[in-house]
Amino acid sequence: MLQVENLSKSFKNFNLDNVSFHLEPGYIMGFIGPNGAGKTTTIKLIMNLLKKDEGKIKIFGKDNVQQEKEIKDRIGFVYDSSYFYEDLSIKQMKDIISPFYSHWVEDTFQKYLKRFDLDPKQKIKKLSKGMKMKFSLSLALSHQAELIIMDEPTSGLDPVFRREILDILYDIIQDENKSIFFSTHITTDLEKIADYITFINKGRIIFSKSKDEILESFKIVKGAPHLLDASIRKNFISLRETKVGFEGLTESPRIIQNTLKDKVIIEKPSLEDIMVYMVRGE
Ligand SMILES: Nc1ncnc2c1ncn2[C@@H]1O[C@H](COP(=O)(O)OP(=O)(O)OP(=O)(O)O)[C@@H](O)[C@H]1O
Repeated sequence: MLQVENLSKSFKNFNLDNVSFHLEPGYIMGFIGPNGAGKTTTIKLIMNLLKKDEGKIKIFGKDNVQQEKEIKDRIGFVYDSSYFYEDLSIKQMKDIISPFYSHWVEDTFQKYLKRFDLDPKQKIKKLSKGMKMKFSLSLALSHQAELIIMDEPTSGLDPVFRREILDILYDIIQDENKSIFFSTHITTDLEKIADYITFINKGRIIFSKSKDEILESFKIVKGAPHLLDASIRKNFISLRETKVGFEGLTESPRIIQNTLKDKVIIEKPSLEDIMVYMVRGE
């Protein structure tokens, strides 16, 4: 579906450095990382909205630059900022966008407008942030796209609507030939629906793995401060220490447990724990 290989892009103060990952049909991949990590830059490069310095991007097995038009016909794209003409109504904007797609399904679009409670006569400038996102999603989901790519689609949305979007995304990938790639800061959304997580920090991929593998391989260890000698310390990715105890993320829980036995508590981390500790560890 999507294959990114050794992708690099340099700005004055930022380098996207040798980014590689891939997404198979039928899966949802979440793209996470702190502010300024390079998520939007990567998505813009995938969508050929930015020119790469080096690397290869293949979508449906085709080159994303040379076969851009054909590829984009099959992608549903949701971008984090509005790219609509603000003075037009929802219907007028849709009338401009829909002819670009060879598989536009008007019934599906109308169904989403109803489901999202959007009035086709409403001017775009009068839509709230959440309503604009709903309109964007309606467009992205109405042309039988095989790959949905979204940059922070759930940011600024209330929990009820966020859950509705997650349900819609989950329905979409029941068709095993479709995939979804989206960036987000809301890691709990990913815990609910993502199959794979790609984590980027400072322009480099830290990991791109299945969610289950990630949640299995990392552990949070808690214990009293005096337990932390140099040989134990080196097993942690990063540590939070106070006078009364420590808490740290490790990929080697067995080594720690074999040494410290029941003097420590070992817990499953959340994706947010993993992200925060890994960024601190860097
Ligand atoms: N056109 C540009 N020219 C120069 N620098 C840029 C440009 N676009 C992005 N950058 C820089 O690249 C870095 C990565 O930005 P990017 O928007 O990809 O991060 P992000 O992971 O999407 O962040 P956020 O989570 O805050 O949206 C930032 O330091 C940003 O200032």
